[in-house]
Amino acid sequence: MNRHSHPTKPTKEQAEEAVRTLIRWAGDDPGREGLLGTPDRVTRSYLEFFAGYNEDPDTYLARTFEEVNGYDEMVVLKDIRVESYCEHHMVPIIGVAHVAYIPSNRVVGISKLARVVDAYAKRLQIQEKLTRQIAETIERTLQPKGVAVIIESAHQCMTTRGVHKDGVTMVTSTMLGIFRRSDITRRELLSFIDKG
Ligand SMILES: Nc1nc2c(ncn2[C@@H]2O[C@H](COP(=O)(O)OP(=O)(O)OP(=O)(O)O)[C@@H](O)[C@H]2O)c(=O)[nH]1
Ligand SMILES: [Zn+2]
Repeated sequence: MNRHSHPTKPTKEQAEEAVRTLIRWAGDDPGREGLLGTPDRVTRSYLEFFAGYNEDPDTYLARTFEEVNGYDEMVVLKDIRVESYCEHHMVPIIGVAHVAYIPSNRVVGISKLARVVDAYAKRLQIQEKLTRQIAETIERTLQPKGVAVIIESAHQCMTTRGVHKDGVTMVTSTMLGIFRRSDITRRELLSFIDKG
């Protein structure tokens, strides 16, 4: 069991019963025809929304390529769609992540950076923690010269409830290594992602 699994994971039937309880809490009747299949669908949806709990992000970065002719410039993957879930209200956080690193000798297949984003996004999150987890995983596994992660997103807990402020973007960033130390490197990154 990894450290993210809950020791008392319920059965699917127990999870479906919880959905029926929430339907009643919403004010509807879980016994009416249109809702009969809903607990099954919701519990199956949860397996997708929260698939990250069954993933070990480090393994995505385990296969690296060293034959890149000494490429030691910035690699940027920008506008990676992020679908996450606010841990306070359990509603979607939708946005984009920009991930950059400067290899020291190992580079990874670029899709793996997006897989790491997903593995942490598909959990109950706050955006600050999500941003940091992605950056720290890349730093730990690739030991690059630097890592930068920027996430821009909309929180449905702010748009569809609560303060109801649509069009608000939350921006978070984690800068490690040379991205933290060097203004020039940071500026280069911001120009690549059209924020310079
Ligand atoms: N820092 C941070 N805050 C978040 C994130 N997602 C949601 N929140 C905020 O978490 C806070 C939870 O505040 P509470 O006062 O406990 O909850 P609440 O009564 O539902 O608050 P309102 O959303 O203001 O109605 C809210 O201000 C949310 O906007 C996130 O990723 N990072
Ligand atoms: Zn929230």
